[in-house]
Amino acid sequence: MCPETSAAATPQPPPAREVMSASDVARGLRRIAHEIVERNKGAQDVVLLGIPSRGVELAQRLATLVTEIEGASVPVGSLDVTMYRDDLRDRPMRAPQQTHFPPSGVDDRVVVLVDDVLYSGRTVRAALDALADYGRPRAVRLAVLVDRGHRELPIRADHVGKNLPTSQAERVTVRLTGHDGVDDSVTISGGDPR
Ligand SMILES: O=P(O)(O)OC[C@H]1O[C@H](OP(=O)(O)OP(=O)(O)O)[C@H](O)[C@@H]1O
Ligand SMILES: O=c1cc[nH]c(=O)[nH]1
Repeated sequence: MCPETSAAATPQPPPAREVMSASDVARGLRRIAHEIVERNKGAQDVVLLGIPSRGVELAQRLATLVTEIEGASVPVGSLDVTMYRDDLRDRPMRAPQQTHFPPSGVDDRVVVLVDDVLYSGRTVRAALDALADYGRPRAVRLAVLVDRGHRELPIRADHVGKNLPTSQAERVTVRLTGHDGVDDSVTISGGDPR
């Protein structure tokens, strides 16, 4: 059989489709920034901690937006969760990334963890364990650009850019200007072959 014929006969997964454009991402982040300010009646005591990798850029962008809204700067940092994961055995080995805390620390602060995608909840579970090793925040909240469902743990986000119904066979891909060097986007790929 020639290659063209056999490829045509094999069911192919649907092509990737964009579900958030750059302006959708910008709008989602702006809304989350306003929600953070409203929920805290300002930004005093708020610390934003991004989960690597793309959560770090999102936390920095949210900090800029909250600063614009409030007129006062918001501490921002990053929290690596690699060594706190409960699925290290099932994932390709990855080097730990940077944990960086702002000088304010996290004790008695309202820490907002920031990530790009919320899926099983295992990354956030690991982040809560990691955070407990550094201090005792007054409250911990969660902001995500995309909640794609399929939680395996009792974890929910306080601030969501977009709720995205997905099948578990699909993959959500977030691209960010700073991290990836391309326009912001969220796409879904995979799923049941056609
Ligand atoms: O809720 P979960 O099932 O834990 O999935 C969500 C996490 O998975 C992705 O990270 P990934 O480990 O793929 O690394 P990345 O941040 O470098 O993309 C994503 O960025 C979230 O951090
Ligand atoms: O970034 C992620 C994380 C989990 N699942 C996805 O589809 N994308």
